[in-house]
Amino acid sequence: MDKILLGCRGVSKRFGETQALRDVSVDIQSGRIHTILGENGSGKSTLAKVLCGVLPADNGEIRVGGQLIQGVPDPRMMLAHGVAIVLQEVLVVPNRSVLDNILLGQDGVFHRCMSVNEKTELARQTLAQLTDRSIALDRPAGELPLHEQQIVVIARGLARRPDVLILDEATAALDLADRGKLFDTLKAFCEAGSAVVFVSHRMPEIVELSDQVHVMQNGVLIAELEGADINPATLLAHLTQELVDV
Ligand SMILES: Nc1ncnc2c1ncn2[C@@H]1O[C@H](COP(=O)(O)OP(=O)(O)OP(=O)(O)O)[C@@H](O)[C@H]1O
Repeated sequence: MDKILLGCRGVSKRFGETQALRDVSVDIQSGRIHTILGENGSGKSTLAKVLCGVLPADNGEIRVGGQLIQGVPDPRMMLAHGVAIVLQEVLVVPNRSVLDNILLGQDGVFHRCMSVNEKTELARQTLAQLTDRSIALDRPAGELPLHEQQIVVIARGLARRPDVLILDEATAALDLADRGKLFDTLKAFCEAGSAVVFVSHRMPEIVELSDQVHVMQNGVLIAELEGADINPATLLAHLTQELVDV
């Protein structure tokens, strides 16, 4: 079995009256693309955000590489443990350059040791993995069209060289060519031993990409599918099944 890079056990999260997650346990394994599938409001984003420390869980535990995270995880702590997220919202700092936006938050020990040239090369190479477009590193990110801004925020996640990259509906603005290039990059990223958690609604890309699909309904993880079960008919059947015993 592949190594478990990130996992949660018995995670619950409530927003007021809404139980967004109920007793959810998942394992994210090296070399795999994990997809979280579910209808609107089923808890996909909440799970993604709990896994990377953007949201604290009410109960349960988070483990990285088998090690229990003590206390309340936050994004900086989880990044130090090799877990990065790209959120649904396209968050660039508009008046800062593309280069600065890609390197944003990279003040860890490893990146402090990099020269300006090395950082520029890292940003250039990461962008080239994601698009054939020519995006000038010195241009203010706010001047870019939305799909290029989205590429920049995905590049920021990849440039952090995480062990686990979480993409929460982060591809909506991409065109077909950039989407294809991203998927090739994610596959190569996993083949090198990392893992991806991919939150998406789009059935064709889920079927194309996933090594394992985790199906959410009303905050509950109702199914985990692999191999030949990752096909549109089976996924749809799980997606629409009525929940009993909840
Ligand atoms: N910050 C918040 N405050 C209050 N309720 C929230 C908050 N975040 C999520 N929720 C609620 O928790 C439930 C799960 O939301 P979540 O965003 O995780 O679902 P989702 O499956 O990602 O949905 P979508 O596909 O629409 O993004 C929903 O009912 C949502 O309204």
